[in-house]
Amino acid sequence: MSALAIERAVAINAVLRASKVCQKVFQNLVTSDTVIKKDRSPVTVADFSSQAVVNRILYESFPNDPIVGEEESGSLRGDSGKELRNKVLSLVNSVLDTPLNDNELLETIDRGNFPGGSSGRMWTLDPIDGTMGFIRGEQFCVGLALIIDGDVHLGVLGCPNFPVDLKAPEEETQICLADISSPSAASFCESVVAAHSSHGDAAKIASLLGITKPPLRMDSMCKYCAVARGDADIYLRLPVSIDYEENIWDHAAGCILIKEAGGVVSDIYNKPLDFSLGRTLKTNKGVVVAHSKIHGQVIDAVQQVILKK
Ligand SMILES: Nc1ncnc2c1ncn2[C@@H]1O[C@H](COP(=O)(O)O)[C@@H](OP(=O)(O)O)[C@H]1O
Ligand SMILES: [Mg+2]
Ligand SMILES: [Mg+2]
Ligand SMILES: [Mg+2]
Repeated sequence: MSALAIERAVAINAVLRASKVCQKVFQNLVTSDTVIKKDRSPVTVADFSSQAVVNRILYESFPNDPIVGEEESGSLRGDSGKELRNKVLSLVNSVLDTPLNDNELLETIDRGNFPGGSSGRMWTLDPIDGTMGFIRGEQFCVGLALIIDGDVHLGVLGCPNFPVDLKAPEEETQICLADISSPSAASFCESVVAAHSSHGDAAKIASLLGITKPPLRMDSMCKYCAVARGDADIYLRLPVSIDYEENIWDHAAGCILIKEAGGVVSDIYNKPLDFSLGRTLKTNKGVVVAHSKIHGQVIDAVQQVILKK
């Protein structure tokens, strides 16, 4: 058996079940299913349920592996959290083999509180990446990655709204980046949400590179998937504020997908993303993804635009 075969199978099963929960929630999503977090970003019953399902399935196979997960159980606790908690509990128990009780649910979600770091094995989970896309009925994904001694070794992305190749919907296929030798022929993708990545800077970079195709705007790590399978050639995530630190769960699974499909992932300074420093990529700024043949030229254009400011 190849290395990490069991981890891969468990991770795929966990992400598949969590993706099913997300789809189920979306079909019946009501306003009260969403709460606003301290950083003013939204979180829904599906985010909590997805985190509980993945954390529980990981725990059943790897009880000693810590998890760096995005969500925590605060708003599901006590009387004020009862309505949300009950919804999450019934969703979670609809896909788990062994049902959880209230306390187990809260503990399971909070198994995601690991601080991260440079040694040993840990999983990182984004139970829904692109929550804003999920609420709009557009792209989102469940992202799970295994990090060992600071390096990403395995990544699984469940993208329920991402169209598959209709010719082979159920088969496992090897994906690879589109071959490209000149950036001017490229298409690039970026966040839908301009507060997550500067659309203005991206337009200037595209113009410097001679790109004429309009940007492909998409929520979540589906952008990594789009580049990895050749739907787009470049992914730009350009900082909008100097103090924002990217979260490891927003990039780990996407990053290994690109590398395994033959692409390059760096930050705007051409530094590799460093997953060994805790819950965030503290020493990186932004993200630049492209085929190795054009990545250097893209970085030059990014630096001309961003460093000039
Ligand atoms: N100021 C900011 N700059 C960059 N990313 C941000 C941001 N504020 C929030 N995010 C992250 O952007 C992610 C979504 O990325 P995208 O815009 O590519 O869909 C969010 O993930 P969640 O949706 O999991 O909270 C969140 O972690
Ligand atoms: Mg979030
Ligand atoms: Mg995210
Ligand atoms: Mg999320």
